[in-house]
Amino acid sequence: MTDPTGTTDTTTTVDERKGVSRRRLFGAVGAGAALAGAGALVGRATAAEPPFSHADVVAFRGEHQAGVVTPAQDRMHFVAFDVTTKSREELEALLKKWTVMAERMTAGEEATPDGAIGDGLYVPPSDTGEALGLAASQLTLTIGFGPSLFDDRFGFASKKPAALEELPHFRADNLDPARSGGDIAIQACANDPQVAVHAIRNLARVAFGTASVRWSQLGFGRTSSTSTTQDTPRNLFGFKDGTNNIKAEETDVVDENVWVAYGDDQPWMAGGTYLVARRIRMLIEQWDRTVLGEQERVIGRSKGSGAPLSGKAEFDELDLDSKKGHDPVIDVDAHVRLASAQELGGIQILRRGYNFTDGSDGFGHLDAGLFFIAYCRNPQEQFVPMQLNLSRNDAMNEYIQHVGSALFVCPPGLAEGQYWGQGLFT
Ligand SMILES: C=CC1=C(C)c2cc3[nH]c(cc4nc(cc5[nH]c(cc1n2)c(C)c5CCC(=O)O)C(CCC(=O)O)=C4C)c(C)c3C=C
Ligand SMILES: [Fe+2]
Repeated sequence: MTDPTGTTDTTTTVDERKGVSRRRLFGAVGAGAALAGAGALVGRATAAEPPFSHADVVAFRGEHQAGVVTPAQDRMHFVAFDVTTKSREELEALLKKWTVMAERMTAGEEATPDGAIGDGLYVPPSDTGEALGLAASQLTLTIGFGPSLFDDRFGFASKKPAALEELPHFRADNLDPARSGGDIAIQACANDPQVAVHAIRNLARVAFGTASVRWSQLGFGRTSSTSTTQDTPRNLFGFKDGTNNIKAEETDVVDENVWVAYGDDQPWMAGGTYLVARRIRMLIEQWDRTVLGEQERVIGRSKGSGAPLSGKAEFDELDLDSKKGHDPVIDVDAHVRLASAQELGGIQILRRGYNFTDGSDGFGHLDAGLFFIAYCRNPQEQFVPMQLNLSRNDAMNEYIQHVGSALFVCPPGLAEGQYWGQGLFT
């Protein structure tokens, strides 16, 4: 059985639904705890965030891929691959293999049955082993295909969705090609970082000779709430992020803005979505020398409560017409004004990003920021106009720099027996 978001198995444990799990092998968490935690995921009306259980499993198969409207987990490992083979058959075989492994790992199992220690002493283990004893931790694996996969290598040109055009260059973009693009992306999200890393590592491992890692990004402390069951987290500027995000429970809004409908585009991707990834460096030291009043003017919300400057409480609506004397209370170049649906003719996107800190940059500055992820039904009509407005006018631009960018089309969810990317081959 699934919860209202259609993603979370709320009634069964890994052990009940699958054979041997990593958790059963090592007996880390009781089934009672699993049920209590999973049950807490549904039907929330209170302000407090429900506890999650590491044993919680998010269903791998369903109408839509998990990891989009699934309540955002705390950790992320995102990877973009270049396909290195020229063989369509080898690519299809890899996608089939990945599907089997992904389904196993999201259920809390090893990538292959008894793969860490059971293959014998004379072959490299077929599971790398670092997730032995760890539970599913709400792991989701979400796959997407970049525009480059639809070139002349594999015969997919006629399957290319119209909206899968490379994103335009935005003002002040300083993109590193080594952190941009990619033929295939996999987003791993989990509440245990080691579970997310294990999943990507094992998928990358078996891709050897067929696809190689182009770039990857680790993230922590989700920067958006994607469900009304979640408290709003804070980003590295210290502000609540995700207050005015699309929430999974708003199914009409999700259908309107996130899922591709039949008739929108290529039939194979109905029920899918588009993923925009932007690695946005935050100039932390500069921000930290900025007075609170200016920080709040730049965002357009108060730092403590997250309330719009025109209101009192976090979830008060933005009042863009509110004035203090002759001046707008929410400044003309405030981030929330420029990104708001009111300003953009109703445009909305689902944000699902993560903080990152990748050490320092050699000049004594933190290499930190926001790995921005947005899901939308049509990136050209949603993300592009929004980012155009922000790149031209946002007061926040003084404190951020976009250094990586990628766009992927995410196919719909899988029915029993289907494999990742099947719609491309049939
Ligand atoms: C193109 C889309 C967006 C980019 C890129 C982006 C970067 C970015 N945002 C923050 C911090 C905050 N953003 C907030 C709201 C907000 N941001 C976007 C879009 C992009 N942000 C939207 C659509 C909204 C909602 C606007 C509205 O209608 O109210 C907020 C306020 C809290 C909230 O509602 O989430 C913060 C804070 C950073 C730091 C950043 C890049 C580093
Ligand atoms: Fe934002």
